[in-house]
Amino acid sequence: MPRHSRTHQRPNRQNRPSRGAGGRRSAGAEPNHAGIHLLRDSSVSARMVRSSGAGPGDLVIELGAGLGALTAPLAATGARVIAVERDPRFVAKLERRFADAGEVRVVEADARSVMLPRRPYAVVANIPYAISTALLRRLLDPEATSVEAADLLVEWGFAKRMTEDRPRDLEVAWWQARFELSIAGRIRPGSFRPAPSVDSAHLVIRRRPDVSRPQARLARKLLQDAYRAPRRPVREVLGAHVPKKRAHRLLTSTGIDPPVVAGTIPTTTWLALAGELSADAADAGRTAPADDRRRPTPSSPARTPAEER
Ligand SMILES: C[S@@+](CC[C@H](N)C(=O)[O-])C[C@H]1O[C@@H](n2cnc3c(N)ncnc32)[C@H](O)[C@@H]1O
Repeated sequence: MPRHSRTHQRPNRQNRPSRGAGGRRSAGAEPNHAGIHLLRDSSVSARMVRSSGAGPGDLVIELGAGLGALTAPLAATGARVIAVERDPRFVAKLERRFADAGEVRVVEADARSVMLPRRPYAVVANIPYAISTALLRRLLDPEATSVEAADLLVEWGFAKRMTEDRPRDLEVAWWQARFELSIAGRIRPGSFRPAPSVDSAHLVIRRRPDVSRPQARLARKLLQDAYRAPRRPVREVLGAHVPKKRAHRLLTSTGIDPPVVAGTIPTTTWLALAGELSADAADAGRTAPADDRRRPTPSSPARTPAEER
């Protein structure tokens, strides 16, 4: 595979540089359309790389590599690094800088559309703030995403929104159901050149190791219901999926007052409830006679917990 691959993309409305969201304009400077804020504080890059735990054999994608402030310490870990950058001038410099670094591949592409690996990988990046949501959507939305972890520099306010116990958006709750999102540190504008007008955060994202696909799917259903009707009592939301008695028992054993409204329940609690429901479903599958498990018949239909009432 060639080490430096240039994937030229014609600018269109979608991948044309957009104005940085939420104060990505540098203090006292022209609008910074490409969100270029190069890391100048090597202790920040060192912390991010250390936090990522990258090492030999790992695959790390860097989105928006700039001049290589993160690429270099990442390459030093022995991990295989794919440095994605859209600006051809930066790409040329990256190619020169890492010409002899066998483990670094520079890809000229838009981070929003570049092909992502199928094998498990991590992302370590100081991303352009204007596309933070688009990038997280790409990385975390698909049920079968291969991303295992990410260490990102993002706008402080954005990081706070991503780490709320009860995020305001359903899609963030869905990301939180399968990934743990936390803030590892606050970074002052002076760590970048040019300096942005707001503080940044080191956002740490880790796949939750013990969430099965069925549990994640159930969590998504519960979250969808809860976000659709946040004022509905939680017992009713759960009651749509399990018999009322079971819903009541589940809620009280989880320490939730059944009449409390759905909008007040943190994502991790929905996840725990989904874990109980998927365990119920697995038990029902185990206890069903072998024939019933294989092929439901009109006289003995296979039942999900939601139907047992
Ligand atoms: C905040 S700077 C970070 C640069 C470098 N990683 C660092 O920390 O010094 C963001 C970088 O992303 C690049 N960039 C902006 N939009 C991009 C996009 N859609 N796809 C890929 N790179 C992009 C910019 O050219 C810039 O180099």
